[in-house]
Amino acid sequence: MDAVNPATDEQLDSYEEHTEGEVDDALDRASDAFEEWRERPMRDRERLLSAAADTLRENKREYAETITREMGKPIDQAVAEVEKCAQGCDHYAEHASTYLSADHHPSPPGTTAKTVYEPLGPVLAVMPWNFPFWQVFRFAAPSLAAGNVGLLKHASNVPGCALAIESVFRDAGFPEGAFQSLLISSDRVDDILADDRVRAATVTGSGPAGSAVAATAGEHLKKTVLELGGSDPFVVLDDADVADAAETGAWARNKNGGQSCIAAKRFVVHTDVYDEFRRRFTDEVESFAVGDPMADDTDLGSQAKPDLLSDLHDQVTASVEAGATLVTGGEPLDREGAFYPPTILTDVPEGCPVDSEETFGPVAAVYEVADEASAVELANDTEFGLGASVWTADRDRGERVARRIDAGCVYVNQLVKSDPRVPFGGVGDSGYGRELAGDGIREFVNRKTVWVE
Ligand SMILES: O=CCCC(=O)O
Repeated sequence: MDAVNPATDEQLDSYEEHTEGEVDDALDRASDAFEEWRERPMRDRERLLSAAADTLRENKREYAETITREMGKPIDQAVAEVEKCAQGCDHYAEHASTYLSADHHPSPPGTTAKTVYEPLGPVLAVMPWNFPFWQVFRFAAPSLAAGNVGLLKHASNVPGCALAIESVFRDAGFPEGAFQSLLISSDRVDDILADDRVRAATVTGSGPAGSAVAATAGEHLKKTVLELGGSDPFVVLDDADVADAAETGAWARNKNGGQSCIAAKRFVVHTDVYDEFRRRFTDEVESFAVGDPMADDTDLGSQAKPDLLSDLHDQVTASVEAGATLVTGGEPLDREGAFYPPTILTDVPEGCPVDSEETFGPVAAVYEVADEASAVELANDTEFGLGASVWTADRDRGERVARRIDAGCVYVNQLVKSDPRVPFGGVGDSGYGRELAGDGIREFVNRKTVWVE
């Protein structure tokens, strides 16, 4: 497995894939660790999660540099990502016991009936490169707190991140085998999932990756959580604060190089504020500093891989050929590395790639709509249903519109973001199940009913 810096095309390191024997040993260690870990009092598990948060904070620059070198995001965004992982660990260190305390049910006099939450066992996490630390901690913090153990199959372009995450848990004092990274290619996931020692799986990634894992897991009757793609609408109504919407929208699309499932991708703008929004939004994205991701003042680093840049550019050119108007950007930068500028398309024809597919990079499709009803209709005109953002001066109207949008979360006057305190996940082609908050920690548990006469 080669780690290549996408900003410089330089090879960073080469890693040997784990052999079948090594994977088998890892699964044995995971099973053994689970038997011990599940018996640990919750306060021990919470204490170790706090220690993981400390380890993350103490070494945040080092981890952030590994992230930036392997996938090209700006260093300040990588530092923020590591800090968010620490917050996620802190959150479960503080709240896991409350989230998993037994629920009591009405029962006949003289009996008690309750639900207790018990861990399932080793959980396989198939994770992507776009937030190579956060996506993993979003699964690992609640799962470990619940008493499960983790096996990570990370994206093959971020092996250094995978190993660094394993070392976070080791250095924090977690028992051997509680969290392990498997350096393997995707075609070996099925066999691992079929193994009796693995009890469940979670996938963050593309639709095809999610449905392949879910099919195998289904065959072996194992629980899955899928967090897949999105084509999030960003709806600007006629009474919105347009300056704020344009500034936040520019970040909502371009943060993390635009490589986020919850990035705003389709900007649905009321005709009364369309011209002003388009002008301000264009000014905002054109002001972004694109360049060396290691530099502190960079807003947009490189895309994570050259092949993904070419896929993105194909989506843009095919959409322009179909009739979309290119307002800004639209050509890869003429320099070493995989750099693509913030790009805006208007007059987007129905069914062209930027309209109907997920764009995983800094490409915004901007639409003009006549009224609120058309805005909702267009927002819902997608197979995805991850997040959405609605902009209006009227909070009640915002909430009313939010409730008509088919998505796992809708943010009013804010960009879509995950936060350990609230559940996160999608509907439709964006997957199922929830991560984070109480819902997240209760995904990989046996909700056991205990009735005592
Ligand atoms: O890529 C999607 C999710 C990113 C996040 O949790 O902030």
